[in-house]
Amino acid sequence: MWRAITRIPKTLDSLGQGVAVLPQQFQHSQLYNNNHNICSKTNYLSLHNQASLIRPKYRMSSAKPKVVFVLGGPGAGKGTQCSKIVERFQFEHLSAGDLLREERSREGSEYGQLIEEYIRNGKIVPVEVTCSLLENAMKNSGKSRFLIDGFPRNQDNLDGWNRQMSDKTEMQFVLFFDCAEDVCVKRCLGRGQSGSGRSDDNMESLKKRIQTYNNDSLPIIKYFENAGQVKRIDASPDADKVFQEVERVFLANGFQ
Ligand SMILES: Nc1ncnc2c1ncn2[C@@H]1O[C@H](COP(=O)(O)OP(=O)(O)O)[C@@H](O)[C@H]1O
Ligand SMILES: Nc1ccn([C@@H]2O[C@H](COP(=O)(O)OP(=O)(O)O)[C@@H](O)[C@H]2O)c(=O)n1
Repeated sequence: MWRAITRIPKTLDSLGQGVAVLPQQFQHSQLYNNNHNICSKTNYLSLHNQASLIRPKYRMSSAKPKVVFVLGGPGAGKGTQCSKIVERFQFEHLSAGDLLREERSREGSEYGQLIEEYIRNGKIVPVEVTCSLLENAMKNSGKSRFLIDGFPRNQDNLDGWNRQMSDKTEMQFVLFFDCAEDVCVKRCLGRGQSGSGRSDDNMESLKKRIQTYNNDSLPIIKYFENAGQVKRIDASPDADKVFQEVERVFLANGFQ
């Protein structure tokens, strides 16, 4: 009789420590779900045996995933630089804005309308939605280095991350693309004119996005700056020039 209950080893539970490589069918199992990490020994042994099939990969990713937050005004060039970082260094790029737009367009999404309203008005979507999208994307990627672009963008984002993700990840630094407001506006309008299809690359939405950035995002950047975690990059030169600085920062922080 298996009366005793067996606690799943903690290491199998947390992000990047096995979960990222678990096949889909495990993802709602007791192995996966942090809230139900106790199961009968029979279940545990069965899951354990199946999990052992993927053990080599699990062992390789035993460290916590590394995270770099990428912040800056709307149109500062965060996405452009993230693509270059991905090309040069082994990072997975997760744009909070892209994930929200994807969720907005997903058939059957219960958040579609809410997300559209927030985006059009330049407001920050409640962190419960954004952080879950980020965590899922991290788990599904199987990678261990992430550029989290456009997040955390306000106090609610930061609090949510600290509640849900900070223990499971290692934040490296904040890459801050510093760009004058008029340059940001010009870039966003340019992006709109060249067919971004974004419902917020217009002057009316931009005014609100800039206001949100000044009121809600800058204090978060300031907070990280006071903690000595900000790498500030002048985002006004052309993209290749900006990347020279970005590359220097990553190399100086031990990334190859
Ligand atoms: N350094 C740069 N100089 C000029 N234009 C740029 C530069 N970086 C990005 N852009 C252009 O500005 C627009 C916004 O860039 P993007 O990377 O999408 O910004 P963000 O992700 O910060 O909103 C895009 O059309 C992009 O091609
Ligand atoms: N953490 C985030 C990031 C983006 N967003 C929403 O998505 C919009 C677009 O963000 P984005 O990062 O794709 O684009 P930029 O404003 O940086 O150009 C923001 O104006 C917000 O409405 C959010 O709610 N929360």
